[in-house]
Amino acid sequence: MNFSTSPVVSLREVSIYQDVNTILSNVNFDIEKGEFVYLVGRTGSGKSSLLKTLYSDLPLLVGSATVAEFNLTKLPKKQVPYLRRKIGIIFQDFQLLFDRTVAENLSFVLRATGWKDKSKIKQRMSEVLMRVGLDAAANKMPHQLSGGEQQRIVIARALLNEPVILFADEPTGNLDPMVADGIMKLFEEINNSGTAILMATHNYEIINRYPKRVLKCANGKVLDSKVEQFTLTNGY
Ligand SMILES: Nc1ncnc2c1ncn2[C@@H]1O[C@H](COP(=O)(O)OP(=O)(O)OP(=O)(O)O)[C@@H](O)[C@H]1O
Repeated sequence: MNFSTSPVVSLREVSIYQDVNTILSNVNFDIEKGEFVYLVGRTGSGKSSLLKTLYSDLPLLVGSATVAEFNLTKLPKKQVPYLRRKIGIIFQDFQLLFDRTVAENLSFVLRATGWKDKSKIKQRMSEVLMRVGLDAAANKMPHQLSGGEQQRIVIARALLNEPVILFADEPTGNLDPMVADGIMKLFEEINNSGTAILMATHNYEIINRYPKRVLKCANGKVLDSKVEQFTLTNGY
């Protein structure tokens, strides 16, 4: 159990680049343990680039940032897998291995992150599948599941190592409204049990139904609803 009260994410004077282009600059915010925060902004405004920086897929070149107590400034490449064990990442396009069963998809991640004991692996897989309401799906192939069920498996996979925060990039993007709502309810349950969530979304219906703090990428900056008021009308 982590009793630390330091923020799960903390950014100071961060700039984010793609190639030589500055995408966002002067980014400052913290996300506390157990917070649920949306990340919004027009297409191309920098949401994915910001998330990629936080899970160390893009290097942090300017400013300082910590995620799950890892200092991202000059984080050595060999430290990245250790950071990834403390966080969960959920993409829009599920990125499941389609030639393997659900159980194999999950055990692949556990083995890759250092789990060796077969009975512990089995137990952890069954715990996370139960958590997402798909305990009967272990032996199914991903293509035998609906889109919403596949997304639940991706969420189960992200939960395997008990992350302190989930980074989710448009997790409801390809799902119909009812299914998306079920995914949001699952996120709320996960969040209520103490995992922080930063979720990029274009879905304003969801934001209205489940209101939370919002970070908004606009004009190369990140606005924070905790600090200043801004509108979310008509998309952005
Ligand atoms: N791999 C890359 N190489 C160069 N430029 C990139 C790369 N990925 C993104 N960009 C550029 O960075 C800017 C921000 O893109 P990003 O994907 O972060 O936006 P976004 O807000 O997530 O958009 P969307 O809502 O469409 O996912 C865009 O101008 C994009 O063209």
